[in-house]
Amino acid sequence: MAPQTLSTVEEYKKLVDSVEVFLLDCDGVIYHGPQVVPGVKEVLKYLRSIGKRILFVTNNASKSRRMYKSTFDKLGIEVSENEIFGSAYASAVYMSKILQFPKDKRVYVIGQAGLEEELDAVGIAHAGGSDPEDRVFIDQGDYSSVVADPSIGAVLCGFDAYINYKKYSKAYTYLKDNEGCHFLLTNQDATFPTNGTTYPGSGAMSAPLVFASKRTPTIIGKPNKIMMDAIIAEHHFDPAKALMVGDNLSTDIEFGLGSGVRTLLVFGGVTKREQVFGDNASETVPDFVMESLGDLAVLAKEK
Ligand SMILES: O=C(O)[C@H](O)[C@H](O)COP(=O)(O)O
Ligand SMILES: [Mg+2]
Repeated sequence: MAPQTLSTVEEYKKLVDSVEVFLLDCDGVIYHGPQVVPGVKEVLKYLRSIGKRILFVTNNASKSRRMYKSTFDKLGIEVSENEIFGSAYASAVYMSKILQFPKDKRVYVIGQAGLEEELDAVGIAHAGGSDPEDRVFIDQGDYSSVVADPSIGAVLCGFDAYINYKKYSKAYTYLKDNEGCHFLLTNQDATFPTNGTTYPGSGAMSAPLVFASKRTPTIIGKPNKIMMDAIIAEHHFDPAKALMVGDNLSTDIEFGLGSGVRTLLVFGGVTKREQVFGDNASETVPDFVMESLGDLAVLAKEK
């Protein structure tokens, strides 16, 4: 079954009128790295002007909601912190409310300051992360800094541009033969879209740990229902009246399809046209496709 391709003002208007809550992916939909997608600012302003609710739902765990708010502000995009729902925040909420992670334990973080900030906000103690002690080389002859630590009750892996062998060795040591140590991923995106191309994403960073530990991690971010359940629990809306807009079939579109939320795939990010149309099309089929979210800006002119 093929998705409906939206290309006319009438088709845009019919869809927008049927949606109350817009769940918007960020990387590849709102912006490509430092560049805001053309037309998107106008679309966001228009949707708000006609009373639509907007939530920004990103798997990128490198930033906290506060940091995202600052990024959006710098890009000239109006947003309030509680409209941002990133996988760093979702992971902190999951550890705090679902796992009820013990206060006398710490989580070993492979990730950056944004993830640590969200853990701090829910009172979860952490190790690793941005600690300079872990951003160093270790020689195969010297594992003296890699030892078992009973205070570590979980390993949480997210986007970490400082990823290295010492971090992998410490996380592996905590996970090895220790089912009591939770293994969590903020998300498992294979790639990250920016500058008109893609680069290794969080999933590419956690893969070596999954391979070495032979453990099956719990994944918090899109497409997993853990994240949608957390969003609905916080923002209270009917999934049938929401629309998930994303650039990635395997995260954004599967996220919506798995939760009864209709889906709109836009191009220019991770997923290419040939993955949706043609002989080798994916089995994951969005409800709608269009070139770019910015194309809805024409509705603002119709107003
Ligand atoms: O590598 C990652 O973490 C993700 O690919 C990336 O950040 C995706 O972000 P999103 O498209 O969900 O905003
Ligand atoms: Mg994306």
